[in-house]
Amino acid sequence: MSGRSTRLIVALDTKDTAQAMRWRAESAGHAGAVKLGLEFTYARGLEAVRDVAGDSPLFLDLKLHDIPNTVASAIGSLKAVRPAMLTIHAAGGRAMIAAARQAIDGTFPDGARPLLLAVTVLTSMDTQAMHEIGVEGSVEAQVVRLGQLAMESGADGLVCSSHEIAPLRAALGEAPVLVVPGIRPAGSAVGDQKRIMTPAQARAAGADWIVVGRPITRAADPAAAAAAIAAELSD
Ligand SMILES: O=C(O)c1cc(=O)[nH]c(=O)n1[C@@H]1O[C@H](COP(=O)(O)O)[C@@H](O)[C@H]1O
Repeated sequence: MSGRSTRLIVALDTKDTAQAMRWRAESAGHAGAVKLGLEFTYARGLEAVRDVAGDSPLFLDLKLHDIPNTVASAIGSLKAVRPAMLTIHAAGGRAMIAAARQAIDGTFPDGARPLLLAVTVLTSMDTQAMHEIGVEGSVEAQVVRLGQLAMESGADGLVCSSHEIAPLRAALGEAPVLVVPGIRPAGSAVGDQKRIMTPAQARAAGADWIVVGRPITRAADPAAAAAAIAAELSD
């Protein structure tokens, strides 16, 4: 047990505003933040993102990955959305990550700056998938390499799987905020995720936040599913 507290982010992955609002309401007492990502944002736009988030802290998961100037300019358009967390891909490299950080500092007032989170290796990838894109070695080594680069370049935290929390802490200490998707309560459908753990395992490994989508949103009773996961985090 790490001694850190682990909180729940619910991923509201849908194109439907009313559905997203229902899931937000159903999980409200159990989640510390809501995540809206590519699916909802492309379908409904940033104004709807703000409406759905309401007064919940917003994890805006746009996974920006482009040349530094384009990423910085895109972040400049997010002021009105007031995210609490924002994602980029660490694989965009040092200059892109630094440009993202500079754009955040220039866009948001002090005290209202979103945490800049760098996605390391997607939790849907295993060793073979990583080798297929030309990255040799272990997933763990690649996550630590990207994590180090991102933290040196101005990120506040990292998105990784539960399996890489211990090596990231060994390499980078307690400073990075570690946000962990690929969470599957015992017995739930795995789907496209590859590097998974249960909520309790992620908590024991030392995650600051876990990100959970379908195990809550596709459950017969999303409120009960969110409550069960929150209970697993506080046992
Ligand atoms: O950045 C993310 O949030 C993310 C990174 C990653 O490596 N893996 C990953 O699954 N995610 C997101 O986390 C959520 C996981 O959803 P479920 O697999 O339905 O629980 C999705 O919204 C993904 O976009």
